[in-house]
Amino acid sequence: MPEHRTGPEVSPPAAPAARVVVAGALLRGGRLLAARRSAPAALAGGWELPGGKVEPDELPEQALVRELREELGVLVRPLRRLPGAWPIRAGLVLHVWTVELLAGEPEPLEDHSEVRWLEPAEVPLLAWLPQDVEPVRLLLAELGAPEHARAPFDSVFRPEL
Ligand SMILES: Nc1nc2c([nH]c(=O)n2[C@H]2C[C@H](O)[C@@H](COP(=O)(O)OP(=O)(O)OP(=O)(O)O)O2)c(=O)[nH]1
Repeated sequence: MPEHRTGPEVSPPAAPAARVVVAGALLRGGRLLAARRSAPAALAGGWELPGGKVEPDELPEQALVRELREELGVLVRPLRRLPGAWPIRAGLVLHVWTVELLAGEPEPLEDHSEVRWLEPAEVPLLAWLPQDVEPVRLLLAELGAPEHARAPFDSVFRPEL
């Protein structure tokens, strides 16, 4: 029997850490703020939680505050990250935070054509970006929405390939 010797453990090369997109869930009076993308063209029309990519020199909380100021003209305070991370595409992953609205009224200043405060029952009716469906369903659960409002959404935006 040939002797099997185990050498030093060789780990596969670590995949580079995915860049994080932080998105903010603004909740007010039992309603959730949704934003409709206007850019890039392939995502235009899809609904999402406002946010954007964390820059290399930023904490996620700082990125959230910056993105929501730039995109909606509001001042927010990040509260809590939802459990989970949702791959967007290679090298990009979505994290979602609940955020408190401190000042301003959200308006679509950049990258969005519309923003809407949604009652729980309205949430599944929008064409959400596919990666948003699961975190948005978690948010609905937090809002105390009935189970039928949290069934898998049938209206998911299909990005152009
Ligand atoms: N902001 C945001 N982006 C999302 C969500 N869900 C989702 O799949 N995405 C995707 C869309 C984009 O491909 C990517 C975020 O890019 P972005 O264009 O918002 O980022 P950014 O503001 O930092 O823009 P840039 O630096 O690329 O110009 O993540 C979401 O809920 N919010």
